[in-house]
Amino acid sequence: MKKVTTATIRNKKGKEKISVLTAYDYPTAKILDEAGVDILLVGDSLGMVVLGYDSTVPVTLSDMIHHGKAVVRGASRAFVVVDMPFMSYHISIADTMKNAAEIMQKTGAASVKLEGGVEICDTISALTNAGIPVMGHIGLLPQSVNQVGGYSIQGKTVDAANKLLQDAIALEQAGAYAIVLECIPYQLAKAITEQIGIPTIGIGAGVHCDGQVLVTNDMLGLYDNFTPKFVRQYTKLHESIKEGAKQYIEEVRTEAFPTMEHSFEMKNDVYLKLYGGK
Ligand SMILES: Nc1nc(=O)c2c([nH]1)NC[C@@H]1CN(c3ccc(C(=O)N[C@@H](CCC(=O)O)C(=O)O)cc3)CN21
Ligand SMILES: CC(C)C(=O)C(=O)O
Ligand SMILES: [Mg+2]
Repeated sequence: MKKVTTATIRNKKGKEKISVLTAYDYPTAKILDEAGVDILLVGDSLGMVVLGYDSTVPVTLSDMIHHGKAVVRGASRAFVVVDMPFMSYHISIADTMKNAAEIMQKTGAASVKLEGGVEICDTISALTNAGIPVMGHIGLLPQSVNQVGGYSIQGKTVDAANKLLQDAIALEQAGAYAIVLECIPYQLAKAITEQIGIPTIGIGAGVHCDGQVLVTNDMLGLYDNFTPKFVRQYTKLHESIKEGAKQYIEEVRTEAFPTMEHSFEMKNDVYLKLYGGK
């Protein structure tokens, strides 16, 4: 099967919607790749849905690389994007380049994603000039939760909406090949989508974006600490896992498992020599 590239992604704008899901491990990446998803995002949501932190702030560069490697091994067709974690692209451009290089070289991913608008455009230009494809991310920025004070919808005022449009335009100019729009009114997402030349990938940003992304664990019903309004649950894995585990526990207790079918039998002559007299 043909591999997804930044060109494939750019060319879908205005033609075909782009599907994006998060992945943090090999088996999930393999299943989602087989299902035909365009992009696998190794999101720093990892920290919340897999590592049990209450925000994405504690996630480190080595966490992202560790999980990024596993996802790349499971992806044969999908385009793999790795989130640059908290503070890994703010100290200096030189430091950012080193961190992005480490992600690209150690994981084999095709791209990185950075949260922010106009204020990080110099950084994004440096990365794209060095041959690293960058996905932008504006609107709700979870890495700024301590500054913003929670996860709430962005771009609600005239000024905030104008700022987000300027951010999107600046990101395109800086060389980003796509932009995630997180938690903004659908009318604003539509306006941004119409006014830039690169695809927008929405999460809580309505149907007019060029593509959609969801946290896989939310979409499969595997994370229930909170469920944002923008999530649709396609299965309830939480329940089927618990049901399977309960059955196993019960069958271990009652000796209904394992049966002979799951057991290995010794040759009869060996058995007799060993235990025949007893
Ligand atoms: N499991 C999970 N899913 C996500 O989508 C996600 C993460 N984790 N971690 C990183 C960020 C944080 N995100 C979040 C988290 C909570 C809300 C939330 O509860 N939002 C309210 C809206 C509040 C308002 O009206 O302003 C909601 O009801 O959807 C939204 C996005 C999105 N990302
Ligand atoms: C929700 C997506 C866009 C993300 O950044 C993440 O999963 O970390
Ligand atoms: Mg993220």
